Amino acid sequence: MRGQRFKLATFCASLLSLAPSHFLPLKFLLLALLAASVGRERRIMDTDEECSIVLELPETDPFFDKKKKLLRSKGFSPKERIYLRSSSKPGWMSATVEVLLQIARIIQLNEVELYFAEDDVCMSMEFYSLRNELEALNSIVLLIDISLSSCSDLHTNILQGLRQTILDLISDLGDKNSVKVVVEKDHSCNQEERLIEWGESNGVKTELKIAYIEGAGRGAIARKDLKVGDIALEIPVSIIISEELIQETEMYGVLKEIDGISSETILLLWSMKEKYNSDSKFKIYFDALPEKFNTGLSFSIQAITVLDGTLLLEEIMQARQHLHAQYDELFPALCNTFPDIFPPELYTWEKFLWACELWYSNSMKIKYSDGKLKTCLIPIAGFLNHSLCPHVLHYGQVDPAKNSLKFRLSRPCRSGEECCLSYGNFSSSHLITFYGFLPQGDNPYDVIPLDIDGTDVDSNEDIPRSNWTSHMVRGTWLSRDHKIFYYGLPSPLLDHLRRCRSPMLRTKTFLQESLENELEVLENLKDIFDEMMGNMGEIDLDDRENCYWDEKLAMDFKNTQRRIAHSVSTSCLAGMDMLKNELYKCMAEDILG
Ligand SMILES: C[S@@+](CC[C@H](N)C(=O)[O-])C[C@H]1O[C@@H](n2cnc3c(N)ncnc32)[C@H](O)[C@@H]1O
Repeated sequence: MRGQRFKLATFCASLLSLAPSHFLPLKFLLLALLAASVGRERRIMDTDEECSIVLELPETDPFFDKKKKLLRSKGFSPKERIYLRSSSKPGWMSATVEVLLQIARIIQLNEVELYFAEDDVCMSMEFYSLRNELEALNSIVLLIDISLSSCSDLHTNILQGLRQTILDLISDLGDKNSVKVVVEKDHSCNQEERLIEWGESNGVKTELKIAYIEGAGRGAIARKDLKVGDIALEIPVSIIISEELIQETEMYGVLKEIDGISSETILLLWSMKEKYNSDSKFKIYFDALPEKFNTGLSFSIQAITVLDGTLLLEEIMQARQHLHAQYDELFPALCNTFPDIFPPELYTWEKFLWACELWYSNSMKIKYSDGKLKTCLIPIAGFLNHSLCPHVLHYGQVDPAKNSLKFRLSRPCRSGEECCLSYGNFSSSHLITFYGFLPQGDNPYDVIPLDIDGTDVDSNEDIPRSNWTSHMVRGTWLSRDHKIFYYGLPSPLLDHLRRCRSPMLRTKTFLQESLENELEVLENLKDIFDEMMGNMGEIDLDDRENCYWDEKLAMDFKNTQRRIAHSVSTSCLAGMDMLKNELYKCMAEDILG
């Protein structure tokens, strides 16, 4: 089962981590990989006719070995120099872009994407996720920009042409995948506008305005067309709510004496009181916060009952128990001992839960100029909603030159379009528990973790080991390879199950023993998912419209889980049919001699 994380969640702490790049001066050849499209022009030239871009998988990457293996399977090494040379041959640009992208995609894979990527080894065209595609394209733009800043005039045109091609790809990706949102015009945004005015008077720069978005509360809308690299929002550190702000307070003096108390908990307790402080510097911010956060943490018993048979039920129950235990440790003791600092009426369980939901759904982890990572509340930035195809990928690092946090666009945002972030690569269960919504579109991180022993068994030396210690599935509609031995299911899982059943068997062959082993693996997997669907029961979606928000969300979640389980079961069944056919052929050959 998946490990539960109940520390204050990051709203999104993704920090820019791009492969180190070097612009290498000229004089080199076209990479052999490009030779096919640009002609066999592998002459060594001592002229200024070529320039190159280096894509490198950093050795510090936590998945270095796995990514290196994947790169090698596609004919690349962890450090690849791609030579760029203007050519009149048609197709040189698209061939160059394809090679750059193949490598950049692998470098930018995250753990879940990598787990599911292994079954696509033989595919030449890859697409791992919208996030990955945007990261990969943006990392190439960054490398080109570095090259442009130091290249000779001769290469400016080539690099600019390449840059434009990549920007066009980013734009197309956004156009194809952005979700149409409906702005609710009848809501007044006076409070939000006051907050923006206050922010601007304190140094905030914004190209966004706030509006109500159907199904998502407030959201930030672009005031004008914004392009890749533009700063949609800039927040000075002086208006960010973080640990430092409260260190001089009386409350801090009391709380820091409590053994093991985290700075996040101290901040949370401070925010419970500050919300009611009419002299607070952040009064306008607190006034603009919702009175109620509808996250999984405040699901009713009815909604929790709907979740029966899913892991989310357990996740929510455990999270609530954890918070209750934390509350009981501190209250009423603090109110009794320091009633002036902790007035009992401000420190009720309901108000504590409100503050937990605020911090879970609105805080961001920010890296300050001194390298410290701090959980913060960021006025105005807290209006930005989450998307699977976000406009802003990286926003977690303070710019030391300006002492501000910049929300730079990784894809264009047109005037009137909602500008979104990525809160992180979260499953639906995490998004429901801590944020209270299900994103629109196919969430590639929506996995069902499997409670199987992940440790590798001793097996035939020749059989490749995948080295994954935990396993999962996701909707098999997201996979492209449904052929025999793949079935749209993750290869690390299949390999593990094959080895568990028959450690010494040479797998993925058309020999009878291997096919029989394969059939048993799929039968077992199908049984697990059929049982899972049975445990979840049927959902009557006709009732949905008359239900409360939490019951609707619970039903929608269960529906997505059933869809995933159903897709796995169906893929197993299709695989079993393929295997039975092959077994018949095997047996017929045996009989016919
Ligand atoms: C940081 S706040 C964003 C602003 C928020 N919409 C508001 O009105 O204050 C995060 C919350 O916004 C909502 N939200 C964010 N992204 C969403 C999405 N894609 N769909 C629906 N709700 C979303 C969820 O309620 C989430 O807990």
